Amino acid sequence: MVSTAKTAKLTKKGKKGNKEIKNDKAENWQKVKIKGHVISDEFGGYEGLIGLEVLEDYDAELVKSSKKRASKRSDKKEKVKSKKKKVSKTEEEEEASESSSESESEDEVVFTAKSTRKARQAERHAQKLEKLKEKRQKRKESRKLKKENIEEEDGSESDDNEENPSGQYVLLRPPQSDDENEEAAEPSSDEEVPQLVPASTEYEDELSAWNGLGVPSNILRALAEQGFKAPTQIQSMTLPAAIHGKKDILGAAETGSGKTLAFGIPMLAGIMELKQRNASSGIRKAPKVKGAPIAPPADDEHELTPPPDELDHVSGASDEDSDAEEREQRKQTPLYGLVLTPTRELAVQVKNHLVSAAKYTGIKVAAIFGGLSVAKQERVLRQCPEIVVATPGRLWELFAQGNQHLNKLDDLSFLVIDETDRMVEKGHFEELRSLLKVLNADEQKKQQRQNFVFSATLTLVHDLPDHMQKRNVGKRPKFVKQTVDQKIESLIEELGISQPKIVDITSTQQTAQTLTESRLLCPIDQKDFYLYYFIQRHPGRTIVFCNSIDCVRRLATIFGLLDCSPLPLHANMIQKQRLKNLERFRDCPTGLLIATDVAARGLDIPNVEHVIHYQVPRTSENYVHRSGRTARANKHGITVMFMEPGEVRSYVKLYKTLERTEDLPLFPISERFLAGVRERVNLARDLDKEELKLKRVQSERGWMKKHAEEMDMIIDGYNDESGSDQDEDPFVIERRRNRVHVETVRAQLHSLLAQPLFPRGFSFKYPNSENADVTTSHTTSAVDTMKAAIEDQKLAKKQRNKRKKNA
Ligand SMILES: Nc1ncnc2c1ncn2[C@@H]1O[C@H](COP(=O)(O)OP(=O)(O)OP(=O)(O)O)[C@@H](O)[C@H]1O
Repeated sequence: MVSTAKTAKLTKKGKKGNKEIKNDKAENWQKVKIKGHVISDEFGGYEGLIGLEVLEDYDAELVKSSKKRASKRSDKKEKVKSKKKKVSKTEEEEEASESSSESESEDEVVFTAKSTRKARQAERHAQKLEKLKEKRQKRKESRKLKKENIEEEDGSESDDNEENPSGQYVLLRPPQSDDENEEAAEPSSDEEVPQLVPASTEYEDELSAWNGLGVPSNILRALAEQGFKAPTQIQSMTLPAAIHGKKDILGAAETGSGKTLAFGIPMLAGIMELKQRNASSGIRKAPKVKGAPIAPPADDEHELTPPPDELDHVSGASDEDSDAEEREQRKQTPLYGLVLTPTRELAVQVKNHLVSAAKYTGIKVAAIFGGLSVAKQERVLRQCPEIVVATPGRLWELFAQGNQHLNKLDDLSFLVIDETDRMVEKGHFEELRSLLKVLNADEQKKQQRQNFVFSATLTLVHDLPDHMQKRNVGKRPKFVKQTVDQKIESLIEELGISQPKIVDITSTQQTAQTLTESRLLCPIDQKDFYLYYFIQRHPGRTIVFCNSIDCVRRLATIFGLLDCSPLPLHANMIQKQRLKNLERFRDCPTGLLIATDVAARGLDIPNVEHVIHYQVPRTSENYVHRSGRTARANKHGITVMFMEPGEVRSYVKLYKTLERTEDLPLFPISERFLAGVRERVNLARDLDKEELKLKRVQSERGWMKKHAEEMDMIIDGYNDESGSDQDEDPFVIERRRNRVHVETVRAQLHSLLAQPLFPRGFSFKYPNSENADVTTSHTTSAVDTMKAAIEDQKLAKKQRNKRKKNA
């Protein structure tokens, strides 16, 4: 076997430890428990081969037995012995083998807890590889030349294993000289991950729309699984420049248009390429991506990198070795990509999106954000993810603490700043500036990094919002509205990016084409009525945006009492609860999320039908992003902006910034049913007030009682609740009265809520309609109702104009 003649060293990282394996001897393959033949290393080093063999020829017994490993230890020893006989080992080799099996026994104890999971992972992998094998057969012809080499080198061993005929895999790495192999003796664990060419043709036809964009087939496969048959416009306009051209990208496209993958795919493709290059060159640091573009690999030349942890338990190294080696390898494992997001929820979402796209690449992605334990996130970073998605605050904190993996930040190959316009806003994200200083400290490194800057409102310029203008008096320099070009120029300068490809496909109206926009005029104290009316009349997943945390809290209480199961989301909540509420909202088709602008940007919750601006947003960007939580990915959705007279000024400003020429149409409400709505909401408000009063009295009493006890005093009504002689005490009487009142109101509300608000066959006339017969709605869809109302309005306008003409 030609492959065994070479003397490359191989480092294989595993749960049992990392062990350097000199794979010029047949017994080394036994140590890693492979049962098949060893295929040619003509196109690569052994570090590639071992992974292939381990995955492909995984001893099925090993997989199964890992669950019951402890009880089958003796069987395995027998197996090892019989193998030893077969290959006629020298005494020295036998010793090595025994010590290997001893260390394995010890390791078995250590890894029993993880064995079940490992076994499942390995089984899944084995199944996947079986499928791949079948597909690969179809492509045999095209790889004939390579296969012949492999077969020649594998010789007689290939006959031993009919299940795994040789030549089914082609290693991607170019041929190496022995010297090169020596150089690459200790590649980092990630670089040595096996690299297969997936021979899948399954998705090729249905994914033809992606052709020519340079998307590696491993990524395409994951996209196909998610049903992404064609790129979105922003993706098709940015991918070639980013993947083939290695250009920095400055992208602006409407909300929900797929910007995450517009930067995610090039980053993953670039990392795959770098890992591939690293593996063949033995370079362990992230080489730079810019400069002379590298021709994209041919479609069938993409690696399929299995997650390294699935290979863990095949290594035969001792734990001591592994610890030291692992530490060393961690130092060497590059941090290739960093994605910065303005909110924690968005960091989690982007991470999940990237993980799905990276499913067949073996690239690890982690999210780092505030609100969760630092220790836990340090543990995550110890795994050396190749991509970190983070909020600037926590990232800076960990970096400043000297985190080993984050210390590689200055060597970054890809930087993404999502929702960039928000991230660079003055007064926000000081940490981002600090991070940029680190990232851009070295001019050469800065030039070589590929940058992605994305937002739906990147090219939107506006005046200073009202609330800021009040603060903008005195010594501060006067705020000057930028032009679009100035805004882009300042972004480029601020972020240190060079000659980016600018792709701006935002429409003049800034919001999604599939979005229906509307407004609702009402007095401030009636907003709750209209909100309740809307939720009841148009059930569906709804997000209500407020300008303050207090407002979110108040609405959450009232709508909780009205049995609407609201889910609050704001910055003063504990992070776990924030994520939990978001999860619940995702799971409930009629969910009601009441949030501040913390949920305005980027969140991709499927099938949000309605967005309500309970208050007019403070900036036009906020309006665009809030509204963008619905009507995503070509789906339809509606926004309703609630306006009280005091908010008209802000509305006009917003409307001017968004260059609208027509007023937003009014959302139709049937006043007929508002009386019932009012009754319920007023009862809920009453109940809220009474409950608050009761709580206040109770906490006041608790405070008094505590102090009375401390001072050894007896105060009427505060020391003993149960005593009959206290009954006449005014405090007790008031408390009792409050309780009774609360219970009465609660019962009243309960009985009202049990009745339907809208009778069956409900219909109504649009309030502004000139034609009484035109608008009757039988549907509960808010979008349809609004569209009918718009048509009605147009018709009414026509009729008015006609009457004027005739007059
Ligand atoms: N090529 C595609 N085909 C179909 N759906 C896609 C495609 N690319 C992305 N999507 C889906 O479109 C939705 C919106 O994508 P994404 O969250 O990236 O939008 P966005 O432009 O970043 O929005 P926002 O500006 O609100 O952050 C997601 O559910 C995503 O999975």
